[in-house]
Amino acid sequence: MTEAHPQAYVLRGARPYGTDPVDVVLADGVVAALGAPGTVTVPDGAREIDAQGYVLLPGLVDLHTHLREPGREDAETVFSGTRAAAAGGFTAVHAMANTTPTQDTAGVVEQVYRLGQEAGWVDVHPVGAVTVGLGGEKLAELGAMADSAARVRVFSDDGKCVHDPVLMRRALEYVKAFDGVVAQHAQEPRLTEGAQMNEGVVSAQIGLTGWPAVAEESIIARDVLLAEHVGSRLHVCHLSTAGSVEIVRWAKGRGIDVTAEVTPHHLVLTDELARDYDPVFKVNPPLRTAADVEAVRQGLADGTIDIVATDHAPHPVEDKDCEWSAAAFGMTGLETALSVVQQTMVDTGRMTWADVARVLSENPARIGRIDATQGRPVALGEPANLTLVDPSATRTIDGRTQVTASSNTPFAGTRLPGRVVATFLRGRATVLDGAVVDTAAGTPTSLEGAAR
Ligand SMILES: NC(=O)N[C@@H](CC(=O)O)C(=O)O
Ligand SMILES: [Zn+2]
Ligand SMILES: [Zn+2]
Repeated sequence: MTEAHPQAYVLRGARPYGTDPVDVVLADGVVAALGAPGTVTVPDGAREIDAQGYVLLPGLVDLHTHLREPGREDAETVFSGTRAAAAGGFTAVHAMANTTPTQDTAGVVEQVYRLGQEAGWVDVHPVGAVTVGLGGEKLAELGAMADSAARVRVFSDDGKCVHDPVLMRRALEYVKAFDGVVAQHAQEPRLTEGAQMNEGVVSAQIGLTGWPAVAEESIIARDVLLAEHVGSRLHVCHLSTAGSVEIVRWAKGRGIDVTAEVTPHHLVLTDELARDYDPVFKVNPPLRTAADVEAVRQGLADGTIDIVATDHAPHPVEDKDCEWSAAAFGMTGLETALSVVQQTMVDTGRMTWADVARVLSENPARIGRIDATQGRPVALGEPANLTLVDPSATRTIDGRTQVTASSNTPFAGTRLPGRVVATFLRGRATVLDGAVVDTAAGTPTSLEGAAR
């Protein structure tokens, strides 16, 4: 997207990574000046933003978002989902492949890529499916997707596990040619048939079929060994158990090229929440125990877990507001992720804001191989992909007033710390004063069919 006369901004007194206050000038899409308060040269007509007390971070990057278009535009569209992403402080998202049709060809990934560009809220990087139709039987056109205009580097059958070890091996071998990565949804299908929630004390007490930790851990163990065997890059989606953290820690110690993600919800919510049978808490992998929550926090703090990824999984009311066993798996997350990370990791003293930049921006950008433009340092001359956060604000979450088209947030009615005040995509404000800037989209004609 090009703008003839992009607005320049000066952020007064912003604290990069939570450090000492500086003035930051954004002009021509880059950080044009940065220095002690009152010392920078401000271009004529620059808009002043009082950023005192606010933390300035590189724009957040999500490696795991479900945008639902094509196919389930009743849950979310590329437009609504990326607008929600901007509201949450993101400047780039990776759009998962479990759409209808599946993102398993160059044509479909290019369609999603273009819808992202037209919407203009964040950079959209489509994830390519590993197997045709997520069927788990035949490799998709990985090379064609990599060579397409969408330049796909992340491949995943997310929602389904690539269960066949031979196919997984071939996929790992194939993506090496273009420095791609296979992102595995680690769920042993036979061990999770009919599973509704975590297998444990709570599932036994309330009578729901359990999803045992070993169903996740056995796939991760197999896949790190496969990645070692073929010398390829593996990424573990939404790791959720203490045992999974241990396996990844072991694999990294052995030099295996594996990265892992945890979701915000697995950093704070437990299977105790299933006791009321409210399907808003039904998710894949399931919410685990308090001991697992502690283990994933520890793993994130010590670098075993590389990133926080939202697994934003919007669903329409009719798919969630039903009895537990009939409800869809998944919860929204783009607009609460940063707040949950602040609450669980920063406000508890386990991580600094520089660490937050690492797990929510720098590392996901590197894993997705978009680090030439995203997840960059907050520094002179760098692309102005930035997020300004008020860490002292608190807000009560309300699913009905969120920007996403769906309302299945597990944090409805709870108070969370932190608020995204502004988001900048290449120097253009997509969020200002805590609200999305609706001129962010491209020309009106480019919004055809996207404003649902
Ligand atoms: N996380 C979920 O519970 N659901 C995701 C699929 C997935 O991430 O496995 C979805 O697409 O709805
Ligand atoms: Zn998944
Ligand atoms: Zn997912």
